Amino acid sequence: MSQTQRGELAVFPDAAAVADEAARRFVALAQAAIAERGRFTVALSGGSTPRAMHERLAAPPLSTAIDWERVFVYWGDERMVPPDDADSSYRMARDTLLAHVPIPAANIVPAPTVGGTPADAARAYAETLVAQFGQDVPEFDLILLGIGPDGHTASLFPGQPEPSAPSADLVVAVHDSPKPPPDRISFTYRLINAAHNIMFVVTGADKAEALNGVLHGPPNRAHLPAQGVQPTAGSLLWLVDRAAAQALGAS
Ligand SMILES: O=C1O[C@H](COP(=O)(O)O)[C@@H](O)[C@H](O)[C@H]1O
Repeated sequence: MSQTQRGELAVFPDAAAVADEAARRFVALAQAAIAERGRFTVALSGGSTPRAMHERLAAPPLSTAIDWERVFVYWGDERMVPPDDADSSYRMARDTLLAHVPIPAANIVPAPTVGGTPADAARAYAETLVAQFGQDVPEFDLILLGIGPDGHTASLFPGQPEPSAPSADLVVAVHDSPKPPPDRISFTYRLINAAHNIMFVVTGADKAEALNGVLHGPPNRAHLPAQGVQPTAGSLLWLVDRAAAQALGAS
């Protein structure tokens, strides 16, 4: 484990070892939050990287180490597609994790992606979060994030307009995403950075250059949006495999 200017970094031999560690930490954070606050609130990420962690959480011994009745699941970003669409992050999490554990349906809170615009969905999801957390800026116990080869995180992409400061926006509409599908919603930095724990899970050589830029490059979050993740008071941890770490310190 080493400290970088943008959080703690742990490098593992391969993607399987990263998934093992991410799942182990998920369980530990869930147990601690439930012991301290009676519930565990987590925002999942999309894409393909989280699948392996989900699969570990979905099976014993980890699946039985969590009191799922007290777990509340949200998404840090979502694509504006129906929940059964192959691009839905909700669907991926349902199929790989949520359908296999005894979590009450009411504790699963996907973004409303059907029947409105991305702006409608962003507004409605933000209102739901504020109401359910009872906080103006909800403080998640854990927000899971990935990065793309372009340095995007959640659905905050390079060159996309940020919500205008000092906007109260917690969730934003995203149009023309460079990665399909084009319409999405995303947590903002304001919401992400309020979390108690933020955990990036990054694997694969295609992420190596972006990872190095995010961790060691000059500050430029318009160019590398993952740099904007800087928790106000919480912890920030990067779990990465050797392939993704291969360019660290190279420039
Ligand atoms: O589009 C997205 O991409 C990133 C990275 O996805 P991956 O497939 O490379 O793991 C993901 O973190 C984000 O939630 C997702 O919407």
